Amino acid sequence: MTDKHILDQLYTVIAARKGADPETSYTARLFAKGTAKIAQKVGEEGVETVIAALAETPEKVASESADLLYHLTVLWADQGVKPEDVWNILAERQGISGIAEKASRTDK
Ligand SMILES: N=c1c2ncn([C@@H]3O[C@H](COP(=O)(O)OP(=O)(O)OP(=O)(O)O)[C@@H](O)[C@H]3O)c2ncn1[C@@H]1O[C@H](COP(=O)(O)O)[C@@H](O)[C@H]1O
Repeated sequence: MTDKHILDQLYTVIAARKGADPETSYTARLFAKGTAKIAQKVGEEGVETVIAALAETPEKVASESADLLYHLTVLWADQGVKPEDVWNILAERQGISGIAEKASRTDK
């Protein structure tokens, strides 16, 4: 048993699929299609999650969320973003209200 978060484990599997056979790996197929296709899939799965929330069931929201997180993780690997880069940003934000953070932005 590992204590790594499942998204960290998924990232390791996804990153190892770079250059793998697109015939046998869906992830390798996405990498072969390129950034635009991967980004498009993230958008599609995001929209499907929204539709599930507005018109379907909590179970469907969970299932679409899993699709979204998988495709987002492929996009991170494509862009050279590591899960800990995202975890670190979330950790830095802990305890800071979103309203206070927005008010402190200089690029408003
Ligand atoms: N978590 C996932 C996962 N979630 C969703 N999907 C795939 O994502 C696809 C989304 O469905 P769609 O109908 O949108 O796909 P599609 O019709 O092929 O879409 P288009 O490319 O035609 O737009 C399906 O083929 C799902 O099987 C996933 N594929 C892989 N994983 C993980 O990635 C690992 C490696 O997978 P492979 O690279 O396939 O070995 C697996 O062991 C899993 O842990």
